[in-house]
Amino acid sequence: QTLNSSDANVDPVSRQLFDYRWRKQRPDLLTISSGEPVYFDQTVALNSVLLNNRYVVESLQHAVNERTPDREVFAKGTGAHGYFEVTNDVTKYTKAKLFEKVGKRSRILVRLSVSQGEKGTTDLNPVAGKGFSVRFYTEEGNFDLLGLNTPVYFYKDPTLFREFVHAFRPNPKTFIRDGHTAVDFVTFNPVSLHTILWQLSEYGLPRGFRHMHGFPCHTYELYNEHGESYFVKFKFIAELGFDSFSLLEASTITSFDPDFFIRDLYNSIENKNYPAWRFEMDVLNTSDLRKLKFDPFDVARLWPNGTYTTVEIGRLVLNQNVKNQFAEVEQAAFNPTNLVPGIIEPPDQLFRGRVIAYNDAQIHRLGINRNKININCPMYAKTYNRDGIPPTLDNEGDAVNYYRNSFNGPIPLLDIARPQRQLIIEQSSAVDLQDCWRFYNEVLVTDAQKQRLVNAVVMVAIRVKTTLQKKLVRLLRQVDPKLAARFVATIDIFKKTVRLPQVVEDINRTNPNPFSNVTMS
Ligand code: HEM
Repeated sequence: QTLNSSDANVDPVSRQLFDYRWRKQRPDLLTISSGEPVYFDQTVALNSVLLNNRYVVESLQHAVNERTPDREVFAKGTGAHGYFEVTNDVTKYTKAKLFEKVGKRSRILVRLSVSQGEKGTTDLNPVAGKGFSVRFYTEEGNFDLLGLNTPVYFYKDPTLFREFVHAFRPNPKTFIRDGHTAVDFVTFNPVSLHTILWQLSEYGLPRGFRHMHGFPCHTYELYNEHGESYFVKFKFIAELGFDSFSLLEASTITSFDPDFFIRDLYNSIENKNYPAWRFEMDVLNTSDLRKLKFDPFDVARLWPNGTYTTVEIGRLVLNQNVKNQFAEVEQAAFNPTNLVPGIIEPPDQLFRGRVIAYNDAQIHRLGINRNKININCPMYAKTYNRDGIPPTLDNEGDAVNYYRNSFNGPIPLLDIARPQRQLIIEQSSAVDLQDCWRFYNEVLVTDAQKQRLVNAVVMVAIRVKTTLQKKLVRLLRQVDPKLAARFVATIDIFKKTVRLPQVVEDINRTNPNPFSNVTMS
């Protein structure tokens, strides 16, 4: 009774309903969805003719129909509203109106998520990548950038999407996540090792979403008013700086708050500690492109230092929590093909795969009119699409419904600056493990960082049969014999000191943590 919105001991997440009650002052009249008031005696179904009770019938019908398909990947996440402000003049690179002048602000929606696992999974799984989706609502349509928490992606051939997703999902018979399939996938597809090393290192486990950087990974083409092109990789750099949880912290926090990242983001926004990111791009110009000795469109590899310049664009600030997760986050359809004039889709094969996948996935999840759901509505849209499963909004009213026509229906944009040629690139399937070596030796600097990475690899591989472990060792040896030796030494220690329970009788009641005898950073 006494708990209200000013209760200092309760965090904003836990106070949310009390804040609502405080704002509301008194209840509204309850109705069924058609608007008819609910009579007091309808709220109890006992001793009545059930089918005449529209309130009970509707409640049952609605409850059994309220689930929609989850996202195929990145199912768990949260979102927040905010703004993007241009802090540097980038009109030399792009004519996008979003960036037209310093100081210009645009509304944004950001969704931060966990790549693997179902909606109820923990935010702190050290094996799962994190998602970083940003939507800019612009006068030229929605511009969406979907990124990861690491600057590289697992593979560059879209054929691997299904195989990767399946290999990291629970076993179809046991419904248990199985290290065998994960290790098997990596040894057959060494291209994925670079990103997997990033993900299993401290860089894969940020200290909450506010401390996480975001990397859309692909190389986009920008063009300016004069039709001059540049090739860029965007990135979002957390103003709080990157920081990570140790494996031990992660497992402890998971046991009492698997939603910790969501709580942290929500509370910090309510407490007005607004999370913010610097929006930047690494730039190559067209003449650089011709001289390069690496494939700048390869999402699985980094651009070598010294080959590009970094340009600041602006600042993203999240200053408003959503009111309703289903309406504003679950129904959000971030789509990498949502682009604006001045920004052209990346020419690599992975992106082309994404062009097909997101539309299909979102039609399945949200229906053909997904862009008419409030949260997806662009600032301006005029199409010749009509009808379909709601929402249809006004269904374009009395406007003419076919193109071309003599009735002043909407006409296309003539953009003379947009490059007319289509970039065709050749991508090699050869795997170069040089980046993995660089990651282990140059990105990870201290011994503790290297050991932490190897501990995480061992935790995935510990239950895996020796034959597959040996295959993994062979792959790690190709990267760096020192990495392989550290893996072998660590897994030996784990095998001697860890006894993983197979059935409840194996659990040591006085010391249930099987890893307590090994040092885990
Ligand atoms: C062939 C390659 C890929 C395929 C087929 C694919 C497919 C998908 C699908 C089907 C979804 C769910 C969409 C929805 O239901 O709304 C999704 C979500 C997502 N993907 Fe991809 N993806 C690919 C590559 C990538 C890459 C390269 C990145 C990042 C660099 C990425 C980042 C994300 C993120 C962050 C989400 C969550 C979006 C949200 O917050 O709603 N994906 N992906």
